[in-house]
Amino acid sequence: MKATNQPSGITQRTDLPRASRIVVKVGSSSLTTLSGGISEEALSSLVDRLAAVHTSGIELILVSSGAIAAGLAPLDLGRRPRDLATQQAAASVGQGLLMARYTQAFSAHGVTVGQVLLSADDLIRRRQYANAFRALNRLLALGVVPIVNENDTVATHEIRFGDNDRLAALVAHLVKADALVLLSDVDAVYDAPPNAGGVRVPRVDRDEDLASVRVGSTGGAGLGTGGMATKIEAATMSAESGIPALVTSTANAAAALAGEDVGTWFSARGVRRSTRMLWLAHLASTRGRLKLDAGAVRAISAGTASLLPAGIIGVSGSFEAGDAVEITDAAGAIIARGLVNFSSAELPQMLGRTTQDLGEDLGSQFERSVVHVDDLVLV
Ligand SMILES: Nc1ncnc2c1ncn2[C@@H]1O[C@H](COP(=O)(O)OP(=O)(O)O)[C@@H](O)[C@H]1O
Ligand SMILES: N[C@@H](CCC(=O)OP(=O)(O)O)C(=O)O
Repeated sequence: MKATNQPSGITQRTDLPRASRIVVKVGSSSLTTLSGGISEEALSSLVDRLAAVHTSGIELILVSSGAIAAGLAPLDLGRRPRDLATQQAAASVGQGLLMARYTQAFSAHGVTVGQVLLSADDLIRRRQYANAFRALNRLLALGVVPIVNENDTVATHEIRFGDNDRLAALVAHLVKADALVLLSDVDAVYDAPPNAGGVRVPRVDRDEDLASVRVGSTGGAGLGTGGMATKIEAATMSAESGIPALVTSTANAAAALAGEDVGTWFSARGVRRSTRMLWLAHLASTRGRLKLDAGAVRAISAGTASLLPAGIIGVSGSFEAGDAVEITDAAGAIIARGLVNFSSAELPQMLGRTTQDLGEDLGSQFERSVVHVDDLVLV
């Protein structure tokens, strides 16, 4: 087995065959059909390709969707349920079926797989993500292909990825993968939805390369959840934290992993951030907004100062201490996201007041900052 966790200099798609560790994500639309559940043919042909990659010495983590879609047929559900409880039930039935098929298909190639079900919390909180990291690393060291999905059966609306594209980007970040490959039923990002006759975007080096892209709804039978929007978001999130990403179709998996010119390549840019900061910047659902005066905008924009009550000129939304909020300038443009130390009920009385004044009022329990610099990410 190759040494891992060394930056392997994967900068172009042609470098992919010499990656040490990659995360491949496959979507529901590539694995399942509405009427028949899991497509045996689609799953085995994907596994044939992935097993070959694994056998060539590349450490592979598969993030596979499809639990909910696979549970529809056995439960006689005609379409993807909208309510959380039925989605949870479908996932519970489908996840077992999905893993049974993967276990069988990989074992035909002599490859052992292991199921890893993650919730958002597992990737955000330091102690938990250290735990997830250890388990994934051990599986890889034992030569196992971990197959990851969201723990849909116990996930709640509040703390849920909902789509595996961004989950896969966080997993790639967590395991320090050399590249992230997002597979679905469309061969690349197009500048307009494929049914509207778009042109393939071959490469994204900066945000402007996506400026003309128009994203439509999910294609096919509507089995997928995220559509192209979450793939672009996940690939961008990954690239911005230093891990290149490739968006292509399952049919192109072999060509993509061989480094051929397929799909849309998101080149790596930016430096590695903590998984928690990545979550805060791209994933956390915000509960409210804090509006700042010009002085406070200047202070936090340097990236070294916490947000103090004196610079806040408006509070909106309903949130508790610890929730994520958006932080805007006086004109309402979003400049940052952060975890707030006070609830929306407590904050209005504090606005514009100095920390000294508040400290006298609130005594020793007074937490000086409304958002601590370590809980703040500029966007
Ligand atoms: N600009 C675009 N470029 C490419 N695909 C797009 C675009 N806009 C919408 N799509 C649709 O996104 C779909 C892929 O998303 P989705 O069905 O959620 O996949 P998965 O289930 O594999 O995650 C494609 O079927 C495609 O029709
Ligand atoms: N965790 C869900 C997958 C949700 C999801 O991201 O679906 P998709 O857009 O098909 O990748 C499931 O297994 O059904």
